[in-house]
Amino acid sequence: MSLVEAAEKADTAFSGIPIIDLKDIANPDPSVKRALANQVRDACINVGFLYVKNHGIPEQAISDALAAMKEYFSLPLETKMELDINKSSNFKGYNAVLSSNNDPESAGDMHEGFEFNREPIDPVEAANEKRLHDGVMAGANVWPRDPPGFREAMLRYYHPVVNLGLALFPLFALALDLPADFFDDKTRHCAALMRALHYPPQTGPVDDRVIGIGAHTDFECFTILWQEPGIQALQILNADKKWIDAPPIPGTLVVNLGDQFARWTNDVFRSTVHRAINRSGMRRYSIPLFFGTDYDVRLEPIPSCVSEDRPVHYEVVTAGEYVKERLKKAYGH
Ligand SMILES: O=C(O)CCC(=O)C(=O)O
Ligand SMILES: [Fe+2]
Repeated sequence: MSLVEAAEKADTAFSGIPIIDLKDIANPDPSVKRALANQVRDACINVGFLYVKNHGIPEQAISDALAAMKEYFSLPLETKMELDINKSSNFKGYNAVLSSNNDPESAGDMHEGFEFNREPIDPVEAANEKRLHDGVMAGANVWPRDPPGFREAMLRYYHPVVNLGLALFPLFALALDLPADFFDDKTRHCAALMRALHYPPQTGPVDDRVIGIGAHTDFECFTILWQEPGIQALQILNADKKWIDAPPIPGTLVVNLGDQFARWTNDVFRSTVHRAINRSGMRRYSIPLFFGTDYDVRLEPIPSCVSEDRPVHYEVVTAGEYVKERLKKAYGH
């Protein structure tokens, strides 16, 4: 079945999210790769969300990042505000509770976060890296002095997840009937923004206008999300306008598609609306890492996703211009 036909027949009134086992991701056998790519394709066309297990991210890296985040977010607000994202060039640093708004219908997002882009762990290498290719999105990361080791803990989680993301691009390419290396020359300086997020518990009367993160789609190609075990908060919207829970499943990460992939694929791959509400009574932490193509790449529709009955849905823009516009809207400047 062609991609366009598969998209026309998609079952988007899903009631659950598929779990895909990545144990064979590096298996060179073409039939094994094809079978895995087919599972990914079904998930991307029907749901736009999937869980991955056997993802290879060390548990220690996750628990160290979580411990560092807990310490960081417990600092006084004025200390965190020294790195206010609104003072930074290009959206690096701290965003306070209610300072971002992902859903224009909402009053603001009930979470705080810390945002950074790709950077080598080695401080000397990091200082020498200029990321000149980032164009409109250029700008160095900023890091807090406290807690000591925050930068290292976050980057020690970040780099294995970036490697996982780079291993997923060929799988998405195969799922789109493209050569496995289709994204290689488009992800050489791969944009990979990470956000460390803290959702304070929300108690009291339910105000649907104030939730952890308002209904939105992600901007980039795909997101790899770690969510704190044991706390249900994330929900995704199906075609019947029903919110489906996406609970944390031990040993898995969530992968969801974003709007850059919707643009590449002319909406054959779904960028599914989602939100998070923390009514657990406890603090909740999560870490999304957003993968886009290099910022200078033009988001052109893949020919096999366009037909006479499915004309091009989007005008072509560069990835950097697109992300910057979306970030400006989310942060209101
Ligand atoms: O915290 C979560 O579970 C979701 C976060 C999210 O959707 C985002 O940051 O785009
Ligand atoms: Fe999101």
